[in-house]
Amino acid sequence: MRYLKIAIQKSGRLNEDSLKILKQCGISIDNGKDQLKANAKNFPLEIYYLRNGDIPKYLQDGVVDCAIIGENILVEKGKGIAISEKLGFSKCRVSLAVPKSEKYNGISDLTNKRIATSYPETTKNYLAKKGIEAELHIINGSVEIAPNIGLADAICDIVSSGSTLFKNNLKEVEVMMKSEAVLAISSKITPETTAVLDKLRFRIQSVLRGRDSKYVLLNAPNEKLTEITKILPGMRSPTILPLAQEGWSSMHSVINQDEFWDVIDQLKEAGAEGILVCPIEKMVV
Ligand SMILES: Nc1ncnc2c1ncn2[C@@H]1O[C@H](COP(=O)(O)OP(=O)(O)OP(=O)(O)O)[C@@H](O)[C@H]1O
Ligand SMILES: O=P(O)(O)OC[C@H]1O[C@H](OP(=O)(O)OP(=O)(O)O)[C@H](O)[C@@H]1O
Ligand SMILES: [Mg+2]
Repeated sequence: MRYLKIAIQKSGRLNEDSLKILKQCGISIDNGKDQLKANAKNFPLEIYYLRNGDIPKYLQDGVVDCAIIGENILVEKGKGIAISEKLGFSKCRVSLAVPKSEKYNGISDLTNKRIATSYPETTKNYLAKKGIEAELHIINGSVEIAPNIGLADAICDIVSSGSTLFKNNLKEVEVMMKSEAVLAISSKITPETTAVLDKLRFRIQSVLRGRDSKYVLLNAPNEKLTEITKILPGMRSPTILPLAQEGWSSMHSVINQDEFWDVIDQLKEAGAEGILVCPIEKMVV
């Protein structure tokens, strides 16, 4: 069987969660400290530890077959690279911000202004789409400081909690894109290696589905079961087992995390009791 080559960030915000999701996929990695390449012990996978910003080039050149990377970096420098799964961590936005004290009436206020950013392509494309001309100052980090030191009138950078903007007296005025970690695929991947990739994707999808769902157990009087089944349809249909107490049953089902509290309220109203909610490690369909 062929080996699948995957790039993950060597150190930084994506590293820990990237390793975690591989582990949740049952993949254990032979990891020496400061190693730039490692092999999985129980899956045909080679892991390359790289800088996030360098990963798009490795994917385009086919040096690696796939990667866990921020969507924002793919938009910035990853033309033609496909996204296979959104992984639900490292969620952030790439936004334009101006000093808090400035009035902002719309994007046209940025005409001919100086904008500091580490994301020149994303910024340029966004401004072009809006028909705005501005001067870009490309810097690699600490972008939020630029307006305070007179280097720029506005900035474009990553925003998550907003605390870096707040500390630097800036306000977010335009969200250019939303981003999260994704599994990205090289267009140079061979059909043989794609077969290994499909196995990894299957495992990742099972982990993600499990993460988004909860296992629910409840007790209900038998005459309420039809109504409760409509609220909790489950994967195919719920499991119903008789309780030792006559006239009562236990129902087991799966529920989506997003609708969790709404469903629990409906279940209580419909007569469910003793509701237990448990995490699901993996969900294979
Ligand atoms: N504050 C944040 N909150 C959530 N996600 C973030 C945040 N900052 C960055 N990210 C996401 O994590 C990715 C990696 O960010 P990080 O700062 O660790 O690396 P980097 O400096 O961009 O890259 P390199 O590995 O090349 O040094 C970003 O591309 C973005 O997708
Ligand atoms: O909205 P917040 O939650 O404050 O997050 C946003 C900050 O996080 C990132 O910086 P990071 O800490 O990764 O530092 P870096 O510039 O050295 O990469 C980003 O560049 C912002 O500065
Ligand atoms: Mg950063």
